[in-house]
Amino acid sequence: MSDFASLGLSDWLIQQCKQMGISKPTPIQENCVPPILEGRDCMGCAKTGSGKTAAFVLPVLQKLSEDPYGIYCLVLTPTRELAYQIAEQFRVLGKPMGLRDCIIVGGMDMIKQALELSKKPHIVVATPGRLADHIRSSDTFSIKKIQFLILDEADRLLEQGCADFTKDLEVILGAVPAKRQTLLFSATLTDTLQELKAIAMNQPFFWESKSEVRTVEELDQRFILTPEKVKDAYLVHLIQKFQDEHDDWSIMIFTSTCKNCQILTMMLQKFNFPTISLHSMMKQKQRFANLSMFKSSVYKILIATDVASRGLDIPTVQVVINHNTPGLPKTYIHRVGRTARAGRHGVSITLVTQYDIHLVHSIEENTQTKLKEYPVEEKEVLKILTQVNVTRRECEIQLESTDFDEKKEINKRKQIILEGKDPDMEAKRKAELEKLKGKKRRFKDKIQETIQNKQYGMQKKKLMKTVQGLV
Ligand SMILES: Nc1ncnc2c1ncn2[C@@H]1O[C@H](COP(=O)(O)OP(=O)(O)OP(=O)(O)O)[C@@H](O)[C@H]1O
Repeated sequence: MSDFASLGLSDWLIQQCKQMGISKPTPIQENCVPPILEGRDCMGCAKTGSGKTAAFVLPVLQKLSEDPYGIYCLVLTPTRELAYQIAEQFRVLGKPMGLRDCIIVGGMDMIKQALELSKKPHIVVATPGRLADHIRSSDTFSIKKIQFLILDEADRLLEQGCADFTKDLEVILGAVPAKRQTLLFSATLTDTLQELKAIAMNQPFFWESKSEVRTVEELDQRFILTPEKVKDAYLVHLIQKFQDEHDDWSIMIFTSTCKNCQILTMMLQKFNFPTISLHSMMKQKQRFANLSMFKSSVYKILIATDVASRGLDIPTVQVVINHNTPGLPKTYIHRVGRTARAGRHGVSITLVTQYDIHLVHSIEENTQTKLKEYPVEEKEVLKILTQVNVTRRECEIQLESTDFDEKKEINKRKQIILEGKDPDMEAKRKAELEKLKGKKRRFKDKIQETIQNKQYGMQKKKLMKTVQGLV
């Protein structure tokens, strides 16, 4: 394995790495830093926790220190928390050169951000939505001269999921220069390779870690088969066990919806577990505060939706529990990748109902790993089942008495407004669509009924003829 000096990095950067406890490059750094320094576009795909961030931060800082100006580099990333984490790496490694960065994410003061952008920071780290808003609404800054465009978690940025970034990306790509270096990184690049190649036009250098297995060796991957109604009892039992058996422990729990995230948090708090949550229905300041309290071990359990499944680097996390089996292997890879990072050991436990077994098979096939059953004393789980389910019901009732669902509705309306549509018109359009669908369904049912009646009529006639023939 080579050292950082042989990759072409300056002494001051190598010293800075040492201060962070980084002395030898990881394979992705070893393979991607030199071509980036040569000026090539780069697509890097390596397992979770393998140092992809430094693989782009280091060469950018090297080049920036040779010819510093602002705005030199734009980094796009799918979540706000990740933007802060990336900016922090730039800030720490770039301290000796007086690096100035700026973070542009939703949920924070837009005017403050516009002011910071106008001061020409060296590095801008942004989520696509908010940056596109700035580009649309302001001419006090320009990204026309950037040298580097970086898409971290690049496949997620191009995915058309619930948070669809494609329109915002179009705006951003229209504002950056064609002559630039484009760097794309993720642990799961290969699924969207063709789309990504179109963004990195400059015959990109592509590097992928060789291993067939897509999760890290140090991760012990387990599952528990459970009926839906017993899931929460298993969860409480698992946490109790970890708390009893370990002095220093930290768990991330993933669930599919904001509401369930909230209910589970309330429920675990009622059992006196030091629990906190992170989901998109929380105010941004609360999201940051909760994450920071979890990182500093004030709270030992973080319950989150997939807003926290990518990129977050919290070395203390020893266990990841999937309260629901992820529908996509990719989501599974990122979720369980929150533990066993940078050579550490970790455990992941996925709660699987009888309806999710096919999902486990597809995860196993995709990751080339077999999940092993996690041994649990079922008697112990059954002992707490009623108490857990009663507590959950109490929390559900408590949440219903708050304005949680109402807030969700308001958030939906806000989103529609941000998309430039009228929420009332949208609601009307949806209702009309439903009506039309209902009409179509009734029409289909009627046809079906007529066909059946006809068939029945023909059968009846045939039967009568046979009977008459017999008489
Ligand atoms: N060369 C290195 N030696 C030791 N530790 C390193 C090295 N490079 C990075 N690290 C550390 O490894 C951890 C994981 O790095 P990073 O967050 O960049 O992973 P990643 O590959 O981006 O993971 P993910 O796919 O989950 O986003 C960080 O704490 C980082 O400081």
